[in-house]
Amino acid sequence: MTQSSLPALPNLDNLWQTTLGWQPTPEQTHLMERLYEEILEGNRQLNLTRITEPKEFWEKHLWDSLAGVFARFPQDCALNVIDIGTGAGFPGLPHAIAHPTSSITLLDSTRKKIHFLDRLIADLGIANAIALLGRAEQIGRAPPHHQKYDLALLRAIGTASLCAQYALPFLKLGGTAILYRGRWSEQEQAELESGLHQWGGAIAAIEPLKLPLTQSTRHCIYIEKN
Ligand SMILES: C[S@@+](CC[C@H](N)C(=O)[O-])C[C@H]1O[C@@H](n2cnc3c(N)ncnc32)[C@H](O)[C@@H]1O
Repeated sequence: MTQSSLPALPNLDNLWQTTLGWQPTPEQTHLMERLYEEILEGNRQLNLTRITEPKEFWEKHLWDSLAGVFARFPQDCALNVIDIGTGAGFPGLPHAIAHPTSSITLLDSTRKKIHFLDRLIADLGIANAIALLGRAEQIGRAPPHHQKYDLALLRAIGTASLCAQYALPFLKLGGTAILYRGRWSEQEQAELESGLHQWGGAIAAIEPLKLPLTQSTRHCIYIEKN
């Protein structure tokens, strides 16, 4: 398949504005289109994502990645951000595009995904993102990364308690981890809260979100390092 025969992302710029109060620049819109194309291309060799239909990609990869951060952090803030278990670059890459003043580290333990991300970042010229190979439980203790980040993003890498244990060593005091969850139950919350104190964190907020096209429910769990 050539690039020109790939499906195109829908133009939903007005939905960015009405749901997140954000208007991407033409360059940012173009970068998100390129990101979509490169992931479709990469998917032909690597098992990167099952979300490939244009509207679903827009909603579940682009919008979902950005909504939880836009709710709490202004777009012009300069944050040091780590995306733990980034896979094909989510939620971190949409952040790198939408927040050019922040620095984003995309961490994953799978070598072929990191190779893919290295190429993708270079092809798209995303200067504020780097890909890093390693396991969260080791990299989080290493001096270049221990307590160095303002924000940690974790989507689809395990239970909420595991995510918190991965994230907290990376955060500076007062830093925030955002756990992207689907449904959220009292039982998950109780499990998370039972360990958080000893890991040095506390739940700062739990925000339900509705995806704008399918109206599916998501939750963002904000954990503050204390
Ligand atoms: C289901 S994918 C989710 C990818 C992406 N966050 C998303 O939401 O589309 C989980 C990713 O986490 C990575 N992973 C799992 N355990 C990890 C660990 N301990 N440290 C770093 N990466 C890990 C896997 O290699 C995989 O790419």
